[in-house]
Amino acid sequence: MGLSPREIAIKLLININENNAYSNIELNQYMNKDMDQRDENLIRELVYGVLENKLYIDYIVSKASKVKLKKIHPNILEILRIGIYQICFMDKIPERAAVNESVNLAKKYGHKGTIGYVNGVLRSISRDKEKYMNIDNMDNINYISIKYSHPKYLVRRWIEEFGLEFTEELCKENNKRPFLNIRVNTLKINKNDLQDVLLKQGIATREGKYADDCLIVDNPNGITALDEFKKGLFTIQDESSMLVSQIMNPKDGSKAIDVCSAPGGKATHMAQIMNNNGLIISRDVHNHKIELIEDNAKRLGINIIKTQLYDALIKDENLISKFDYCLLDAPCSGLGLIRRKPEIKWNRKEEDIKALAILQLKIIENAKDYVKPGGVLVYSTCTIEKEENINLVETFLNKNPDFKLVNIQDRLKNKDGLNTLNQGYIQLYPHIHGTDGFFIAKMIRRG
Ligand SMILES: C[S@@+](CC[C@H](N)C(=O)[O-])C[C@H]1O[C@@H](n2cnc3c(N)ncnc32)[C@H](O)[C@@H]1O
Repeated sequence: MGLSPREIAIKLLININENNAYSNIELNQYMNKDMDQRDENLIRELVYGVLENKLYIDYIVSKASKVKLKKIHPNILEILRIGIYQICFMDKIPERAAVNESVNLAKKYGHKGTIGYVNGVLRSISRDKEKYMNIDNMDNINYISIKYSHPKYLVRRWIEEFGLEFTEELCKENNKRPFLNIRVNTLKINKNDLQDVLLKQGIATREGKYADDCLIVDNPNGITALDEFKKGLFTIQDESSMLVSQIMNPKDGSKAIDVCSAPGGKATHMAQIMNNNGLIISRDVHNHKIELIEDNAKRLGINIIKTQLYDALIKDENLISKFDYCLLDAPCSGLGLIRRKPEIKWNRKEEDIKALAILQLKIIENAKDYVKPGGVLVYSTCTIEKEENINLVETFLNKNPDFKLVNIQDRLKNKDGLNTLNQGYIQLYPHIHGTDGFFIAKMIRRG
């Protein structure tokens, strides 16, 4: 007999929490087209629910358990976590069933002592949920950290940077599940026609708020299995990420380079905007990811992308001043993507931010030299950390007076919540813009 949905959820959680695996990759590996939709939904709900609320759940465990959190065996801890998630955060599952299912799992994955232990902890919580869920006497940082399950260092940084109310709203939003966004491949179909085609397949979509090529999908089940996806009529991309190429706006027939390109979301969008005419050099340092760019370009019917395995930390003297456009979509802390990949909260460390900013500065110092006089340099990240974003751009501009930020007002029809467009950059936040957290700056090299 195959594994039950709860067992699968536990296996996935152990791999994500113990081995730093990525939630979306792990989930996709376990899901197959024969799986019952309700089982798939339950697995997703349990995995994402536990990752989103892990700190709060562990706080509840520590109140109810005599055994210290660190001493609980990983299998048993995950059994408790999914049990508590069902009891305290879901209303679809009867509490008694949640306890019994967890005890059954403890029978399979624990020993006699742990069966009684799991039963005892979960029954106590179920009897007095309010008591166990109450967050006792805490200062703002600790309270927000537990209530919205974000590491303390992030809450502290964000309160210092953005204030208390902003931080609480941001953390709350980070625990909500975002809608899937797709990008219309305008080389093959227009937006309205794609909406009609998808609706015939039972998939309703609506337009994005900011990105011209964005559609928001309410119920994306099975969308990548559709022929329309295989034929390249659309691709999966967040609206914020689509704004990068929209803001860059590369001209038909021009020459562009994307120095950190895999899996090619923005490079293929650039190609779309260029009408598949010109040249885009797409580079990445990881060999296995180069293939992803090639697969995406092929599926989308794009043939102006030339991939190259290349480390952006090494300056390529052969490419100096060769390009009209250069994109640096930098490796970053990814803290704008917590809604999609909640494990980022647990895998990212505060010291990473500084280290990444050093790396980003090194890469932009190389990338800038590939831009022709009069050409465009776009810098983007999927984080909300100033150190990796506007502060980094300002440091770069101070060292490189031949570059300046350019007004990007004309690149977005909807300017809601975007008051830095005339200064040449935008910073998006999930709770304000409804997109991933993202930063985009557009600079030109003086002619
Ligand atoms: C934010 S992702 C790029 C996403 C891509 N632009 C897209 O839209 O699909 C950053 C990429 O940088 C690559 N990378 C990291 N360090 C690099 C380096 N030193 N040189 C080149 N690529 C690098 C990573 O492999 C990753 O694919």
